[in-house]
Amino acid sequence: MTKPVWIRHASQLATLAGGSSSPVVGAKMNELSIIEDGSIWLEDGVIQRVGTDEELELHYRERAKEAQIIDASGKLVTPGLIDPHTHLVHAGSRQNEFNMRLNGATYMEIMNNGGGIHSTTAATRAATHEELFAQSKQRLDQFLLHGVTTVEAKSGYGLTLEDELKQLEVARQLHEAHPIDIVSTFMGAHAVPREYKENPDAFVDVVIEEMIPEVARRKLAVFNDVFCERGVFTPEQSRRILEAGVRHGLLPKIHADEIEPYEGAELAASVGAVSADHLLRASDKGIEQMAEAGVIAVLLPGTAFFLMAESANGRKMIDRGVAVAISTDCNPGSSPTVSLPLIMNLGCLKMGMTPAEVLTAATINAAHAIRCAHEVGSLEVGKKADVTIFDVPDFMTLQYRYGINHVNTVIKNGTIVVAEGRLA
Ligand SMILES: N=CN[C@@H](CCC(=O)O)C(=O)O
Ligand SMILES: [Zn+2]
Repeated sequence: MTKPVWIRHASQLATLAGGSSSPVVGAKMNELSIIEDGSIWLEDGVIQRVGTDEELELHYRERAKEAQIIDASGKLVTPGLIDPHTHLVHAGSRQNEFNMRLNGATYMEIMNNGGGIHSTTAATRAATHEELFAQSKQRLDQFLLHGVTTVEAKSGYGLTLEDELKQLEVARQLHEAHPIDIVSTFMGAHAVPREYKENPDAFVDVVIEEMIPEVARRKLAVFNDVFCERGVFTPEQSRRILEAGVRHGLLPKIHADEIEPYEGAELAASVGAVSADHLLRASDKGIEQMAEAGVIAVLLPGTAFFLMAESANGRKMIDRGVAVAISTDCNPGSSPTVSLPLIMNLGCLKMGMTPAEVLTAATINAAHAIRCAHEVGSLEVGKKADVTIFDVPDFMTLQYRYGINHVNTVIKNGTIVVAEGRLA
């Protein structure tokens, strides 16, 4: 039995309370429900009580000796961060393509010439379970060191039934073996594999008729995602794939309007997607339809930064009533990072979001984007005891002192997994 953990005297305890039943929109994204001189008691893997230190002192004085006490004076305490869009499980690395892009090649040119997603697919197909597990686990450890306690992970570098299952099985094994919780997404429609280059519709049929049913039957994923982009999957193909997923119980997500405007946001609204992700080139009409349909925008400013493109307009989306979440998009091509705090910095600097909005986007709204808000994303009684403690006095300083890993302590399911910035 792990001891209870009592975090005391937080200079700010940002609870994000009150947003569990539906995603947080509009001005409410600025409300963090902060408790000053905050205190929280974690026991049996669950949050037992949250309040001022004075309140908890009254309640737990007698039991103080049993607990591991963390003095959070001068520190910011938040829910464990949640990354709702990653390509965590993959093999290999693409620094050569980064260099090509710096010399003028575009992301799509590299992909169309057999690189990009195709090169990671080749590496992932060639990797054993054990190799994929080991490489992905290293990334998970780094996520934890950056304060992240839940991660969504997509397949999509297998592009055959067998190799897609391999990625999803590794994600499941990592979920069981690692402190971070993983929520899996099937993304067989990440690229048209080279062997189907002349007949992409035949590959769409394989995704619909063979892959989706098997992934669903083996309960290897919660979501079904598609890269809807000119030269990858058309809106019509994407719709077929997403609707097929729904018929098998997989909830739709979509990579939309990343490189070119392609009515991806509109498609997301029309199929009732849980989220539409990227949206760098989303139309005003699409944004409006997403707000009406309650589709969450998962914004990935690190990808725009790394591709040297203009970021999505997070400010406009929030002002028009879209619920916004934020993510690293961790992948070897367009965003090889695990630093969700840096991505939050970019949310402020490149998407016009406030420090409070990016914290909402990386906690409770991120939880909604992966349908986990009933158990994580805020510090409320009964939720999982997932907590991150930053070595800054307040949420504004977390954004102001940018590009630094301020994580001091991470607690996952009530257990201290990072202490003094190192894996415990
Ligand atoms: N855009 C599509 N997929 C990934 C990138 C994948 C890759 O380049 O390997 C993304 O979300 O950015
Ligand atoms: Zn992605």
